[in-house]
Amino acid sequence: MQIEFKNISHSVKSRVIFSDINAHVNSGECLVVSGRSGCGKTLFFSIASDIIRPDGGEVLIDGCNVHQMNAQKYADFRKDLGVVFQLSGLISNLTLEENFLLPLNRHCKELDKKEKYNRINALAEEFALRQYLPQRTEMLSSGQASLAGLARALLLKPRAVIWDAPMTEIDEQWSHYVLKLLLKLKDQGTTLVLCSNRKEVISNLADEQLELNELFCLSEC
Ligand SMILES: Nc1ncnc2c1ncn2[C@@H]1O[C@H](COP(=O)(O)OP(=O)(O)OP(=O)(O)O)[C@@H](O)[C@H]1O
Repeated sequence: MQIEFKNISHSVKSRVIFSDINAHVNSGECLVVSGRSGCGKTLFFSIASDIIRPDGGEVLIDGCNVHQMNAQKYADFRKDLGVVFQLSGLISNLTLEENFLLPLNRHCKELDKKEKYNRINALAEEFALRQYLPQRTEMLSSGQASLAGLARALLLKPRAVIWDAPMTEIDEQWSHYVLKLLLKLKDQGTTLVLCSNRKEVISNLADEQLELNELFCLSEC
C-alpha cells in the first residue's frame, strides 16, 4: 500500500499543530514520524489511520483520497490497515478472545469459525498470550496489552501497519522480537508508519523520516 500525506494542516483549539506537511511511503517501506513530546505524533497517527480528519490536505491511499472513496473501497482500506494504539485500545471488559474476534467478524465475513480461531490461536501463541484468551483484557500487564494490540492489528493480515509509540511498554526481549517481525513484514511488502523517537526503530526500520519538532516550534515560538 502506498500512503501519501499531501499538504496536511491541522489545528487543535485554534493552535496550529501541522501546517502543510508532506510525506509518503511505498509498499514494503517504513515511514518513521518523530519529534518531541507534544509535537503531534499521536495527532499524526490519528490522521494517518483516519480516526480524525485533517483541517486541510489529503491522505492518499494508492493514489486515492481516503475521503473520496466509495463505501466498498473504504471498507477494503480499513481491512487492509492494521492500527496499533499507544495504549493498546483493547476493550477491557471483553475477553482477549472477544477483542480478537471483533475485527475478524467485522472484516472477514468470508472466514469460517475454524479459520478465525486458527488465526487467533496462532497469533496468541506467537505473542505468548494463549492462556489469556479467555480472560478479560484488564488482566493483562501493559506490555502484554501492547503485544495484544499488535496481534489484533495483524489478525487481518494488513497491507499497512500504523503504530503509535511502538515498543514503549514492551520489554527488551520482546522489543527485539517485534523489531525482527516488523522487518519481516516490510520484506513481505507491508507498509509501516511508526510514530516513534526510539533509536532502534529509526535505525533499523526507517526508509523515510518525518521530523515534527521544527513544525511544532514554528507554531509555538
Ligand atoms: N483533544 C485535544 N485537545 C486539546 N489539545 C490537544 C488534543 N489532542 C492533542 N492536543 C494537543 O496537540 C499537541 C500534540 O499532541 P500529541 O498527543 O499528538 O503529541 P505527541 O507528539 O504524540 O506527544 P507524546 O510524545 O508525549 O505522546 C499537544 O500539544 C496536545 O496538547
